Formats: sequence, structure tokens, C-alpha cells
Amino acid sequence: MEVQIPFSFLVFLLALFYLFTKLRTSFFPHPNHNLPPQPWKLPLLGHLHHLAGSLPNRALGNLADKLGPIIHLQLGEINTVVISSPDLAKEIMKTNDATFATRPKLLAAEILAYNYKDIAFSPYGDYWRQMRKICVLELLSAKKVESFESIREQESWNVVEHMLKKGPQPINLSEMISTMINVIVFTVSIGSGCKDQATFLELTEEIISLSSGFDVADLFPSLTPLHLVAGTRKTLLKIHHKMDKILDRIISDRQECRASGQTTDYNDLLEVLLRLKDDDGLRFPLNYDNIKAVLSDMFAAGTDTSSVTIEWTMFELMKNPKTMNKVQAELRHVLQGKKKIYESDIKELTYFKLVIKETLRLHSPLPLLLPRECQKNCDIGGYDIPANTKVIINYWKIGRDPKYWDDPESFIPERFNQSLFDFKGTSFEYIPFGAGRRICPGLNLGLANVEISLARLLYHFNWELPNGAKIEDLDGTESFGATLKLKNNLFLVPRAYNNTN
Ligand code: HEM
Repeated sequence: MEVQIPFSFLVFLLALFYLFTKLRTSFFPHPNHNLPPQPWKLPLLGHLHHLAGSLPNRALGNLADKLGPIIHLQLGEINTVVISSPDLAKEIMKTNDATFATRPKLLAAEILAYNYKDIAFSPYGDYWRQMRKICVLELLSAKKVESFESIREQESWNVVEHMLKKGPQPINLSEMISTMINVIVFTVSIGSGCKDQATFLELTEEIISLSSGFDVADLFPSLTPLHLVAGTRKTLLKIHHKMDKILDRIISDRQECRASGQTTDYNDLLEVLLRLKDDDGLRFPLNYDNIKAVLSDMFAAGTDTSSVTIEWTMFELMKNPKTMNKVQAELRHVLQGKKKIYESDIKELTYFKLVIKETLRLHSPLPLLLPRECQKNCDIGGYDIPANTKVIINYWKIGRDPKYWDDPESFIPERFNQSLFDFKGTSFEYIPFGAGRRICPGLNLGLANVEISLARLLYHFNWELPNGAKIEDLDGTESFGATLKLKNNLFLVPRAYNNTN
């Protein structure tokens, strides 16, 4: 009898053989420090099982409880260090910021960001500096963000009107928020919404689930046959092809409008990038791939982070009715019966801002921030970190470490009452936007999008759980991809608040 062995099984055996030949323990000897040996010298395969079946932020947090705030993991082929304390995060992102200012390679960024031509995954250097500067100047600076106020107000008002019209029936708040933020981000970047928005959002969902950095292709970058079996490359190429078409269409629509002379006063990021494409004064001349990579970075980085923040805030407020009452009472007291809340009103709100701060402590959209890579050998916390080591900062763990936060798992905005924590990455207990050279450049835009949208949801409506559900029924299960979001969409019932009371 002839036995057929599937090709994929042969590749799998080959991969296993390869792994065992590379099986080794790693040591970071450091003669100058009298430190205990780290319990991090576990065999290679041992680490992967720690991550299997668990959310990486939680799994790495549990490992930190056992092994301490600096852990060396050999994740597949990737030499990785996980940091879980503010002091060590400061050593990485402040003391040695330049050394850790680059990003490790990620298959999703190679394929989707036109070979690292974006900002978020671009290697540290002059190209990254140039592109980041353009985006900050033209889209993300405080002044630019302020100039987009009317767009935010229009889009968030559309949502309020839609809900007022529909009346008190269950709505998929997660989906509604994500669509609204996406329209805002598109409009500020390219002057209008996108015809392909629904496809774009669907593709972004897929990208998010493939961008965690823990995919087999990212853990075993040299084992290309394994990538074939896992299918990640093929899936990413398919997504890239569809995304590329959408981005091409955005650019060609603009060029047609320009050519037909319909409008000439475009003043958005897309227009600036297209103008710069014809400018030979740039150190790194731009082609269409550079433009598409940067635009898709803005769309992707700008949408999910903000919408997830609003979603988690609503979730926590539903779970904590006293906090919901308190924040709504503040809004309604400050507004004193006004028909609409505007951005200028938000400046008067204190507790509301603490609520957002608390959400970004407990539910950071990027719980592991974005990974860094060590560019040269470096001493962190008394241990030698060799060049090319991937560094993960587990902000999720830092943000709920009882050493720094009382009753850390509870949602208590009051904890920020007298605190000096800001969003600028100056206190390493609180770094929802990261810190140092690679700190989030979209901080102003992200916060502005969150604030007006959330303020309107809270001012104009009282919220109920659908179908007589109880607080205990709220499902806070997390799902981990590029962002940490609720696994299941949040459905709530909005009941219009009569603001003439
Ligand atoms: C609540 C909203 C947001 C949060 C919590 C957030 C969080 C973060 C974090 C933690 C990082 C990694 C920082 C580091 O490595 O130290 C990051 C990077 C980045 N974010 Fe945001 N972000 C938000 C909104 C936005 C928006 C609206 C945009 C743009 C439209 C944006 C664009 C970026 C980019 C381009 C990077 C990469 C920066 C670099 O590598 O130089 N983000 N963000």
C-alpha cells in the first residue's frame, strides 16, 4: 500500500527539525553587576507555550509576576526582552531612547506598508524623520488639529442625529463609533470620506488580527516554507492588493479633480504629499508607494486607537453607574441646558477628562505599545541586551501594577485628581501614547476625536443595556490584534436626554 504524506506535513517536520537544531538557552552575562541570575534561561520552545491560547499582554504579565520586570524570551527565532516596570521602561524610552528608537521587522509592515515606507514601522533614520515631520506639520500638530474642529463636530453630530431619529432601540455602538472616527480620519487626511470605506474597515479588521507580531511568520522569519503553510503571507498579499486599489483610487480621484479644475484649493495631507512628489528638494524623493504607505498609516493608526478608547470608556461607564452619573452630571451642569455641546465646552470639564485618562490606563488600545529594537549592545537594569533584540514594553502590566496603582483593576477616574500624569510620556507609570522619539505623533488628533465624540454620546443620551440585560452580563472579553478591543461588539440603547430640564 502506498502512503501519501502531505507536503504541508513534510514542511512541518522540517520546521521542527530546524527548531531543535537551534534549540539553545540564551545568556546575557554581565560581569559588572552583582545581580542574581535571571530565571529567563528557559528552552526555546518553552516560551511559545506560555503565549499560546492567551492574550499576549496577559500571558507576558503573568510571566512578569513569576520572573520579574525584565524577561528574556526566545520567541521562535526572535530574541525578545519584555519590560514590565516604569523604571526599566524609562531606561529604554528615555535614558537609551536613541538606541531603542528603531522597530523590529514585521511581515505585515513589509507587505502592507510598501516595504516599511510608512512611519510606524519605518526603521529609525532620516526617512522616518522626514515623513513624520511632514505628517505632524500637515495633519497632526495642535494647530492643524484645531483647524479640523468643524469636521469632528459635523461627523459626531451626524451620529447623534441618527440615534435621535431611530429612538431608543439597541444599536451596535462599536460599529457606529468606528465608522464615525474613520470618516473623520479620512476627511482630515484626504478632504472627504472614502467611497470604499466599508471595504477599508473590513480589511483593517483583518490586518489588525494579523499584526500582533506573534504570528508564526514573525516568530520564524527565515522559515519561509512555514509561512506558506501558515498562509499568512498569502493572506497579507491579498489584503495588500485590495488596499492598494483603494489607495490608487483615492489618488486618481484627486488627480482627476485637479485636472478638471473643479477645485484648486485642496489643503489636506494628500495634496501636500502629491505636491511634494514633484518637489526635488526633498532628501528622500516621494513616489506613489511612499504616499500610499503614509496615508494608510494615518487611516489605520488613527481609526482603531480612538474608536477603541471610546468603546472601552462606554463599557466601563455602563459597568460603573455611579461614575456614569457623575460624569453626565458634570457635563449637564457645565452645559446648563445648551442644545449642543461644542469643543469649547470641553475645556470646562474636569471629571470627564479624568474618565478618559482612567480608560487609557486600564484599556490602552496598544497594550504593548509598538515594539522597539535595540540598535547596539546596551545595559538595561544591569543586564546586557545584545544588538537586534526586540523589546516589548508591557504597558498593560505597568498600568495595573499594585506597586503604583491602588485597587488597580477598578475603574476609578478620581485617582488622577491630584496627579501630574499627562499624555506626553514624562511619567513612565502612565504611557498610553508611548514615550521618547517614537511617541505617538497622533496624540492631539486622537484625543480631540475621542473627546468630542464621547462628550456628545454622554451629554445627549442616557444609556441602557438592551433586552433587560444586567451589568453582570456586560462581556469585557478582550481580543488582541494590533489593538486591544472588546471581543464582542458593544450593543446599547440610547435614550435621548431632554436638555431643557
Ligand atoms: C487614543 C488614540 C491613540 C493612542 C492611544 C495611540 C497610541 C500610540 C502608541 C502607544 C504608539 C507607540 C508609541 C511608542 O512606540 O512609544 C503610537 C504610535 C503611532 N501613532 Fe498613535 N495612538 C492614538 C492615535 C493616533 C492617531 C489619531 C494617529 C494618526 C492619525 C496616530 C498615529 C501614530 C503613528 C504614525 C505612530 C508611529 C510613530 C512612530 O513610530 O514614529 N495615532 N500610537
